[in-house]
Amino acid sequence: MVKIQVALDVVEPDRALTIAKEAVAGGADWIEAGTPLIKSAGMDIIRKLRETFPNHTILADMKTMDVGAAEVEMAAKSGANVVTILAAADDAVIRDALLSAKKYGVRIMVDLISFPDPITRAKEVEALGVDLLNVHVGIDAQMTGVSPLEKLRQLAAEADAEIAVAGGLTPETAREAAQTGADIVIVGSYIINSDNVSQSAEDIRKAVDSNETTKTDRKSKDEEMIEIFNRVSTSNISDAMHRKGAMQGIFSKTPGKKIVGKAVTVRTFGGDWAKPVEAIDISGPGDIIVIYNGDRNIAMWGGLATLTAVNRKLEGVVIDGAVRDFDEISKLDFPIFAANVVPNAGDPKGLGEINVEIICGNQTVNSGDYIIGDDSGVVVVPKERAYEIARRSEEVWKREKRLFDEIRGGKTLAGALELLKWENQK
Ligand SMILES: O=C([C@H](O)CO)[C@H](O)[C@H](O)COP(=O)(O)O
Repeated sequence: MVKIQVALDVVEPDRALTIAKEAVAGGADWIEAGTPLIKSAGMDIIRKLRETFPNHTILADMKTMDVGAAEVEMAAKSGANVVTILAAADDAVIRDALLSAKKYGVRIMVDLISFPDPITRAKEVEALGVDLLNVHVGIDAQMTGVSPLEKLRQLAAEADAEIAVAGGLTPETAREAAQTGADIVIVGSYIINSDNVSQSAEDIRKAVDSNETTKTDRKSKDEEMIEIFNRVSTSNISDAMHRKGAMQGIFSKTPGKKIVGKAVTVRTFGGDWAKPVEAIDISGPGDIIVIYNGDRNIAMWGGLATLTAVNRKLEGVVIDGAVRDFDEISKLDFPIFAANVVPNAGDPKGLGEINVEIICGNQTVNSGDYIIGDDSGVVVVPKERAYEIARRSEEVWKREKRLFDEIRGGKTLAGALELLKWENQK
């Protein structure tokens, strides 16, 4: 039977233990002390896991690069059954780690993460005596859309060792991994960032044990991004961008309406509304017109422009400038984000450009960048990094859902985050 390993990639030991109990209740077989957890809590967390789960396989995700024997010894003596060594480590490290593993009765799993030619390396480490390999796409690389499944397919056809697989697995990809030949399916985020850990572990269990064939009609990256951006908030996205991307001084003038789409940019000046309304005619569903107008006290968008935008099924408009006609606009179902509302309009002079780089709310916006607006404000996500930011913001969203749950369960925010422990000591 394929084993399910829950990867405890959290930094708070108490949370790790709670998650581990819930995941085991949902069907996880192996428990991984994740690398961030080991860095935060040291070998003590392995001791605690061993004490709490005397009969489970505990894997210490040491990701050892050097002094293999010593690191294996300390993990083994703390209660681990399996210790990970990086495939990038020198053969001497792996050989010595294997000797130590024999001495202390544990197994070595070689992690092929980021190795340029994992199949060749897998054969080399097998020849050294390794019998447990991990085809692994790390968390940061996953965010750019890399999956471990293709490499797993190749390795399963060539290796004799037991094969583990890790890299953002969900029930669908975990099932595919099991059917492709994985012996151990490692799942972190899907289980540990869930607001129902047991249920999520059970979902993985059922998927891995099922005989159903895997559906291959995957969503395009674009569809996946739009779906994620619709699910998360602008605050989650800004967190994922390390507090960058938020427009300054531009807010929803139609509260409760969220927008997600691609920018059609317009630069114009002092109330000139010719280019903005011309931009409506070259835009369509899913587009958001993003305008820099240079004057926040002369309206360059009003009721007539809004009705035209509604007719062309635009997603919304974001204006570094002013809007008017809210008596009419409030009757139309159209999201407007702007800096100001005034009654006086400018003129259609025709100055400016469409689809050039602009600055809007102090943020650079290029045509095709992703724009997300909600009641907290507007963020711009550069198109080149949009997929990665979408995936990272989903992780932020999941973590917050989990925190909400813990606070509902009686914890305080400071307690849930162990704030005192993690205050900056500098
Ligand atoms: O090993 C892991 C990663 O490098 C962080 O330590 C994860 O445990 C592994 O990737 C599984 O987690 P998900 O990819 O989030 O499923």
